[in-house]
Amino acid sequence: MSSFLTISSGTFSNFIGGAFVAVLFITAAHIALVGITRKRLVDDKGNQIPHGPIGLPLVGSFPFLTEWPELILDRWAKKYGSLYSMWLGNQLFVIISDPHVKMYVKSELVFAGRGITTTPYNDRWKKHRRLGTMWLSKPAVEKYGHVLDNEAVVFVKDLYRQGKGGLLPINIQEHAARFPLNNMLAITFGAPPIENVADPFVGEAVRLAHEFMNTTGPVSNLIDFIPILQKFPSEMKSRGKKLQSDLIETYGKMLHEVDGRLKRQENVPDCLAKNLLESRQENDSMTWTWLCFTSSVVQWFSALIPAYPEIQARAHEELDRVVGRDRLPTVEDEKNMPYIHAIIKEVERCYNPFWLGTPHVNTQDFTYRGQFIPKDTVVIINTYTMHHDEQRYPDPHRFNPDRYIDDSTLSSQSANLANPLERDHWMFGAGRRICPGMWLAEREVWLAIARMLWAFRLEEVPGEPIDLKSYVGLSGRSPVPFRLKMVPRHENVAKVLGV
Ligand code: HEM
Repeated sequence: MSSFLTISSGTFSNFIGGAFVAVLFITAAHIALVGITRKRLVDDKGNQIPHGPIGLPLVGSFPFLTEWPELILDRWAKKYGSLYSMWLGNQLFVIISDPHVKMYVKSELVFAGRGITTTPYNDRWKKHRRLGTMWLSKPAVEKYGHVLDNEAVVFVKDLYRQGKGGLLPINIQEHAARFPLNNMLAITFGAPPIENVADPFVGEAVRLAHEFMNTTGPVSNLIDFIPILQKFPSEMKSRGKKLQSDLIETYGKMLHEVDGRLKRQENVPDCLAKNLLESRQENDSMTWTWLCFTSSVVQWFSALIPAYPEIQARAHEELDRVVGRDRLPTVEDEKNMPYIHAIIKEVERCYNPFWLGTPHVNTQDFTYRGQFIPKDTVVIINTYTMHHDEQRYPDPHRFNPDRYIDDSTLSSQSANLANPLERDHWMFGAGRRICPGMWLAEREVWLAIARMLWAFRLEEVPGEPIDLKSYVGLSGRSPVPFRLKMVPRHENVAKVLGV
């Protein structure tokens, strides 16, 4: 055997000795650091913070979370339990993986703060949330239902045209991005739709949304957690600045245009921007960065469904029975189509685009079942573990829409159930900062998926297997780009779509 692979007993004991000293040093440094820079870790009654991985000095557990963070957090949940802590730099995190979500929802006020991204829980946030809710609530969504309906028709029509009626493979990504983008432009700015998927604005909107998620995700950015690093130039800092100026350049400009038109007393369609400007609010409502999630759900559905011809066949049977072949399905049909409703819920459970939710921060000390969560702890709900809980979802890694067949609730209704443990899933988050766009998102997802299924059989392109494991995005996830064939199901498709 070659010598460099051999460790003699002397070398080995030196190695062990060195490692021991190193461990001692690291532990001492770590304890000192906790002592000097970190907060109180025990409450007045002696309750301690939840156990968890110790991590490395200075950086804590950050280096372990740079790839597949949901799998690492899941492993730790199995090791440390469903409420555990970890440090990223000098920031304490608590990870909730069910059933403690109950405390999170019940004590929601305490956990309503936002840590790293977006607006903290304060009066300004409350005003924005109220205004946002006016535009995103169920009744509001009903009012502009025709916009969503129309965009979902355009979406399916374009898929038909681009796929040349099933002859050519399609990359669905831009299509899936354009329809929620058009909805957002109409609702937020009263702007006309972008007609061509190849319009550079579509690509730029997707890039901005991804960049926002990649730079602000809970485990994206080490310098968030090591204050000293914030004093030096860094790639992340420059990315953050560029993102901010790009967002202002793209959407700020649109807001400016609405402002100009209002000042010139031109007719501006009723929209969120108009309301914000008229009520003299600054616009940091980030409706635009969320659009990519609707698109992600549609992309995950399209990526996985070709692998399940028997599930598609059942969905097609339901469509033929309930809707027939002479019209497209509408939102009113959803209640009569439990199987497609269940497929969507199961896609959302298995492929939640947002496994780690958005970090919350507790605004005061809180002790739960003998575990202390000091003020300013970042709290994350670990939906990967929650969505793969054997007890709630037997055989959790299997894609099985039947597990939802008797659940007729919309996810936005399910999110409001008195007992959070009865919820279908946690894709829209939990508590006071739960996604206010869920009514809108659900309707978009339903229209897109039900209509795709009505019009096409989705098939893999021979020789191009679709990768369902990898993904792009650090915080918001979409499948890696893929192509698929969308074969029209019957002769009426072209006629009904008018293509
Ligand atoms: C399938 C699509 C969507 C998913 C999976 C999704 C998911 C989420 C999640 C997990 C959160 C964090 C909730 C929490 O902190 O507990 C959130 C917040 C938010 N979402 Fe959505 N969302 C989607 C679509 C939308 C849409 C279409 C809009 C608006 C047009 C929207 C607007 C927002 C806003 C403004 C927040 C921040 C709320 C706050 O900070 O208080 N979302 N979303």
